[in-house]
Amino acid sequence: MSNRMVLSYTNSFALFRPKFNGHSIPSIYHTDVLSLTRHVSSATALSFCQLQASKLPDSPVTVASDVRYGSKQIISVDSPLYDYILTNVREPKILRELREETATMRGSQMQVSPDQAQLLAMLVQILGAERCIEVGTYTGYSSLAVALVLPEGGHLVACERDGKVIEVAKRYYDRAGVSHKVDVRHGLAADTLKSLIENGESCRYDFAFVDAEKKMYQEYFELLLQLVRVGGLIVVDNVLWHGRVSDPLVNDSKTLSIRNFNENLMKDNRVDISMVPIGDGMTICRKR
Ligand SMILES: C[S@@+](CC[C@H](N)C(=O)[O-])C[C@H]1O[C@@H](n2cnc3c(N)ncnc32)[C@H](O)[C@@H]1O
Repeated sequence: MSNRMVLSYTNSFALFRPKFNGHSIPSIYHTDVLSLTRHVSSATALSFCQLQASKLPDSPVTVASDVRYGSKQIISVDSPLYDYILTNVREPKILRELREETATMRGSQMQVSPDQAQLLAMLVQILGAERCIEVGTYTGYSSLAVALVLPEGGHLVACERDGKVIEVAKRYYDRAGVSHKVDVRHGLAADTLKSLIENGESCRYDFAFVDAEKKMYQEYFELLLQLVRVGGLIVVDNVLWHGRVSDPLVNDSKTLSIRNFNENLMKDNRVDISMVPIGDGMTICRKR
């Protein structure tokens, strides 16, 4: 396994159950709602706090604290449970080999997890997709998962700016016998997407997966919305951003970009959406 970070629900409770080197900090030091609002003066902070869920002690279950959700319990994924999930993924041998080779490389935490790749492949199959786009390919794990389930005449445009990682991806496309389905575009993804639009390929794609520069998410999304047909999917990775999106004290530029992207998506009537807490969070968008 690579060390790709998988969102653990418990992370998002750090405001109220902070830990230092794995040890709980005494409650006297916990940030409470009042001191939090002194630090974060916007109304946003309060709404974050009102919706802060809590974790039941010694339980893999998290409960929404907003009573209007009726004490709804959801599963909290810890390491043993995640290991269990991974043992229940059907990962093709060629994908396992690529994952294991990538695990030795710099940036290996960037590749999607096997459970995410399996979901991407299943979405492509359910959709009967033939033409796909990937924004951010790295060594090819997610694109190979998609290419493997595309029909023989299927086509996947894989956008990647790093020539070195493309070499690894191409080697695995060859080994898997899917090179004829994958059109690797070396360069900035936004430029590639614009060139596809200029070449008259609008509305000609069934499925897109976004997993590159976080600050560019809104731009990728706007371009992909032109390229994907009505009823097609745009799946966006890292939408929970290691839990930082729900922490009002975290306001670095990447977190803000993703938080804004998620907010915009909620209001966007051009798509149906479903935010799925798998891996680091993926939102599935269906073009209306
Ligand atoms: C998170 S990784 C992709 C992981 C891949 N989907 C997988 O599952 O193996 C992001 C990749 O996007 C590439 N990238 C970042 N910004 C880019 C850009 N503006 N244009 C093209 N590729 C970009 C990076 O070089 C990196 O390889």
